[in-house]
Amino acid sequence: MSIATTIVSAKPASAFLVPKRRNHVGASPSTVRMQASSSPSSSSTTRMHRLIEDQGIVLMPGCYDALSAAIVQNTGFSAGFISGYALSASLLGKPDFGLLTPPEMAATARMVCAAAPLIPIIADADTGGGNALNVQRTIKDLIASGAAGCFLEDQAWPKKCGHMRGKQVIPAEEHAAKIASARDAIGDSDFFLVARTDARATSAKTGLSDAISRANLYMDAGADACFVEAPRDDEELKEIGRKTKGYRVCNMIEGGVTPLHTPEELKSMGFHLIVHPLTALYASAHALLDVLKTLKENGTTRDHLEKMATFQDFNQLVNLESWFELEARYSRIKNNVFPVRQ
Ligand SMILES: C[C@@](O)(CC(=O)O)C(=O)O
Ligand SMILES: [Mg+2]
Repeated sequence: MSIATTIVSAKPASAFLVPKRRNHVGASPSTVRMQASSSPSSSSTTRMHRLIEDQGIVLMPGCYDALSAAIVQNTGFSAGFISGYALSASLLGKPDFGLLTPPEMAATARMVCAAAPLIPIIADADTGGGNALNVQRTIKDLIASGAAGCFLEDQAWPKKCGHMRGKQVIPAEEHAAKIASARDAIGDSDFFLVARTDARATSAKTGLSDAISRANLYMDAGADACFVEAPRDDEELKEIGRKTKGYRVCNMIEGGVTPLHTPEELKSMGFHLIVHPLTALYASAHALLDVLKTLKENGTTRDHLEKMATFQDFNQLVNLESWFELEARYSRIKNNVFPVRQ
């Protein structure tokens, strides 16, 4: 019996019916979920749906704080991703090993979304912080932070980066229930739910087909897109593109197990959302190591200023002039409108 058959017969008929939600761009309601083996729906229910429909393929760099998010936005990307791996590194100085908590992600999401208000930001919800009930709190906190969506994965606790060894997954039915719970928590909010499966890594022989079945089950449970983590080669990428439903996410990690491709190459294999979660983190770490080594060796950076942003460039990045303008405005108001009474 397939996973899908098991779950359908084990639950009341309505258990995995996906709730309808309001279309954020029009009055008429539309269903969110894609239909079995169909091409993705054209209903523009969230910012992320509209972006994918407009662009065909969306490239999302990872960020991990307000500054890196502002740089993603200012560079011209149309969406960003808060990477759990990168946040664990920048906030805790630790690997992506289940150490980061959902409230830490939600607090970061609030600052990231405020720093990059012009683009939708997807947050990494990891495993959702526990069971189907914990998932609801995690999703609601992310919605309140301003995030435009999240990834929710089926790893067993403690989770690890999808490209590390030693991963395990929870039963498919359990994660499908977590996806259904996330869908309920989303309600009418403008929030895009990506269901991720790490099952590919569990067996060289059956891992891929299990991952594909899981991805489709999670789509039926209410996800907007699926994400089969860590395919090994182009054949696997193409098979995922052919056999999974709805919008598909592909993860490009420099040094990871999946070959790196351009968005156009991945589009031709059937993907819609491309995440580059660690590019900014690895580039920053590399630059810091380089310049601090130079400072340590020379005691000064005066002959190596090309390794850094200039004072002027950096001030522009954080929009310093606008703060001088505000300061001047309120000084004027203070002096003219609120004179000290005699
Ligand atoms: C995308 C990712 O989850 C890394 C991974 O597990 O592949 C992240 O946290 O950036
Ligand atoms: Mg992650």
